[in-house]
Amino acid sequence: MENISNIRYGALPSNSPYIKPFRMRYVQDGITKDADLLKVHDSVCIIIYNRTTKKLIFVRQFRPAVYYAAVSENGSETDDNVNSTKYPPKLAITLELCAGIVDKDLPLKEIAREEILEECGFNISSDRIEEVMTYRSGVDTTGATQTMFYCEVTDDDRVTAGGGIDDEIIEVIELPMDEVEHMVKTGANVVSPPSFLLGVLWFLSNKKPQQ
Ligand SMILES: O=c1ccn([C@@H]2O[C@H](COP(=O)(O)OP(=O)(O)O[C@H]3O[C@H](CO)[C@@H](O)[C@H](O)[C@H]3O)[C@@H](O)[C@H]2O)c(=O)[nH]1
Repeated sequence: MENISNIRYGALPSNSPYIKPFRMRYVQDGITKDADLLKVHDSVCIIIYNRTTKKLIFVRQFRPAVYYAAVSENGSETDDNVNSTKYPPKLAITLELCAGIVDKDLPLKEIAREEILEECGFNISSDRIEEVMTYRSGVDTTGATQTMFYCEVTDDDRVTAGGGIDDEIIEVIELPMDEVEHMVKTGANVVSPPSFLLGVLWFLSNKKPQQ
């Protein structure tokens, strides 16, 4: 996963299947304003609790956006062929909830079910998946919707090792309660999106098993 090389930056092609940038002009209280926006896919994410191991299940993956941000904090953002000894790829290996974009005309719960199987290797029916909440995953440039789900699995539900489809490289990781609690304490610094933190806090408030 950390074997990253030959980094190059380029302009976004206009036919990107993932991102479409555009400008919205509007008048508010008589003042004309511009907003530079991105059209992106909505998404789902899933908090997964393994009842057999009593651990939460997450995914780890290399995120180019996080790598770019980590490198550019040091002022080298436009350099091609980034020095991967100076900026090790592990700076951008994130810890996230299992998640996926809504790029198919299927019920959101079914998309969640597919992601649980593809990324984490558990084959469960969608009636075992509970809808938690829907929110705006971004409010500045995208306004996209993300729907969070919750499910419980056991080791008996595992049919593959997970890891994603096509050329995805995803590591599945199980963490015990004390470790995830640590990640949402004051002063925590995690390489994770807000959905991870929200999901962990929701789990601890609503589903944390009694010792
Ligand atoms: O510019 C891009 C963007 C995406 N992909 C691929 O598209 C697929 C999308 O994967 P998917 O698992 O559906 O989504 P994620 O990239 O994992 O993103 C999810 O997880 C994020 C963090 O948990 C959330 O912020 C997102 O909204 C949510 O869709 C992957 O194969 C990506 O490699 C590309 O190849 N190029």
